Amino acid sequence: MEAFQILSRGGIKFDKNRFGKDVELFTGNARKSESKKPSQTVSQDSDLPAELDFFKYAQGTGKRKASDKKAGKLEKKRRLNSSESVRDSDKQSSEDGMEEGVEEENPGKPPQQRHRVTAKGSNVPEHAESFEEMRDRYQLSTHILANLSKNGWEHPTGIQSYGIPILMESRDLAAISPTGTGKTLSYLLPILAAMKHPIASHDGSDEGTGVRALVLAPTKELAHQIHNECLKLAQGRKWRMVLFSKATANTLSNKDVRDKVGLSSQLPPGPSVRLNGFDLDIIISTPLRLVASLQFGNVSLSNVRHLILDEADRMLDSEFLSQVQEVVAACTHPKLQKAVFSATLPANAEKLTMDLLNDPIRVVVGLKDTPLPLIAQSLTYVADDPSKVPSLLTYFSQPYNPPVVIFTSTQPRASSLAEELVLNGIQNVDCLHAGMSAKEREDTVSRMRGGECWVLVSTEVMARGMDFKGVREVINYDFPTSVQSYIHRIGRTGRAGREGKAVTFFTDEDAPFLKSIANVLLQSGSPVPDWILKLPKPSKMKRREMGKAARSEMVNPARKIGRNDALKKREMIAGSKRRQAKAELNSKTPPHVGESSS
Ligand SMILES: Nc1ncnc2c1ncn2[C@@H]1O[C@H](COP(=O)(O)OP(=O)(O)OP(=O)(O)O)[C@@H](O)[C@H]1O
Repeated sequence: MEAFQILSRGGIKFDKNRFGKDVELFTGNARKSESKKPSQTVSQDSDLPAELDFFKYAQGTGKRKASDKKAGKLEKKRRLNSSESVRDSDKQSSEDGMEEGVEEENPGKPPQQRHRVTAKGSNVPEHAESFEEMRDRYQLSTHILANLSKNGWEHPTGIQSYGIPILMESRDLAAISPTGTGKTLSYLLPILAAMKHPIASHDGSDEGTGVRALVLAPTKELAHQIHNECLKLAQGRKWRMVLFSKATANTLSNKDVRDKVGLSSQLPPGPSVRLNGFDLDIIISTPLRLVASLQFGNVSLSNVRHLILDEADRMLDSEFLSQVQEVVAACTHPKLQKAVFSATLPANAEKLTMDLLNDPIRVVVGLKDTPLPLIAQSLTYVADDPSKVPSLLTYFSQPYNPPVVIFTSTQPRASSLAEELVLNGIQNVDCLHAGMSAKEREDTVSRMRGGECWVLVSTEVMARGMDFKGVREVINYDFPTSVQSYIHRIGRTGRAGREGKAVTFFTDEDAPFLKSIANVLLQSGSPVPDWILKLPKPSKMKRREMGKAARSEMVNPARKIGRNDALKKREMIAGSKRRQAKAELNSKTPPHVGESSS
């Protein structure tokens, strides 16, 4: 266990009664209680023409006015260029891939706030304004509708309005929609709806045997979260949905256990049954775990009809590409439908995506590779690495809004920073990185969901997909390694229509890359100081070095000296105790026979 955890757990106890309101933020009840409050009327800036009101998405953010004229100009330019047609009007106008399209009217409350949506491809299915419209059009079952409502998913978000009909009409889809806009439901709902009945109750006609749908995600935590969303949507029916963990893989590799747990026992007998090892409705997995089982022949994907790559650009990067390709190659069903989802899709990933999909439709919500204006972003100069700890402590000495997520560049730095914060009296600090055991990672996630963690220090492992609804602030302690990493990191706040705040520390070494991040701020409506705008843009080559400045493993090297001394002292004390115990033991040992006692 990490040292800071021991300190942190033993220290401050979180009083859930006293901080009931804060707990609500984590548990998702906040929205319910918020909605009971009288609605606030936010006065619009009367000087600002509606078409230039860049912040209209962010209701209740009257304070974030278009103080940055450049942002206004950029928006004006975009709107002037914007064509009147929704579909086939998609022009990529810059390196960052600005999209053109129409803006849907904003029906009001989050998260149904609508953003510009463009859909490009052949015969794009009509989008649906409501879940009821989808029900009528695609005969969605009443239990799915009931579960939507039970979970507070009353109105589809932009990506759901467009993405669900496309998937329901059996088309391949590349969906690019900002963080926290409900992409998960956009693919889970059509999968369940298309499968109609759990495999356990099928009549043996067309369903085949084996796994029927597969969702791939880059981290265990995200796979777990998707599985949970799936359970919510599937509530009340016996869908066989498996989170493909190490334990599950082991279980499913054992035929006796498989039969014992009844994975195929409810299926009608006959030659078409049990051909593929096991029969499941949906598997949610990381690529590595699944590929291992594929290679051992413990799982067959030949019956998969729906294949989803979540966080597509990450899944198609060099770390995962060959594994993903292996999985795709194993999905041999002729009716296979493929869809990819992400908040970002840089050009190289887009090319791979389009090669992977068959006659795809490409849907972009908002501006490609641009966060929502709901997140107030800022850049903070901190000179050099050693100055970051004091800067962060100063930050925490001011009023702040927990929960806060802090991103560091490496696992040792995440642990070290968490420890540093605890030693400096910051309350309820936790740490999450891939070097921790599965149990420790799970515990941290559940403390975060339970409202026990106020400050979570993490690495890139937390940057994508993780949905902790109440996160109010994100701090990039170490500069992100790419524009995409920046967008996903800050996307841990400002989710499902809520507002958020993102602060990025930059040192002298990070300065050459500042312009790339500043462009993101500008494009999404956050103010950027003039001097940053005047900086040169880094070349493509140079951008590869972004965020990769050499940094020490310990965020406070001075602590290392003290720490080493403490460890040495502890070792000396332990050694002395061992020697003392040994001496005592020797003195109590009776003398050997024949030995003189005098
Ligand atoms: N129609 C809806 N109405 C209300 N809340 C919704 C709706 N759809 C999804 N949500 C909620 O919005 C939150 C964000 O959804 P989700 O995690 O799917 O976002 P995402 O777009 O996949 O984000 P990321 O890019 O970070 O992975 C979740 O808590 C989810 O339950």
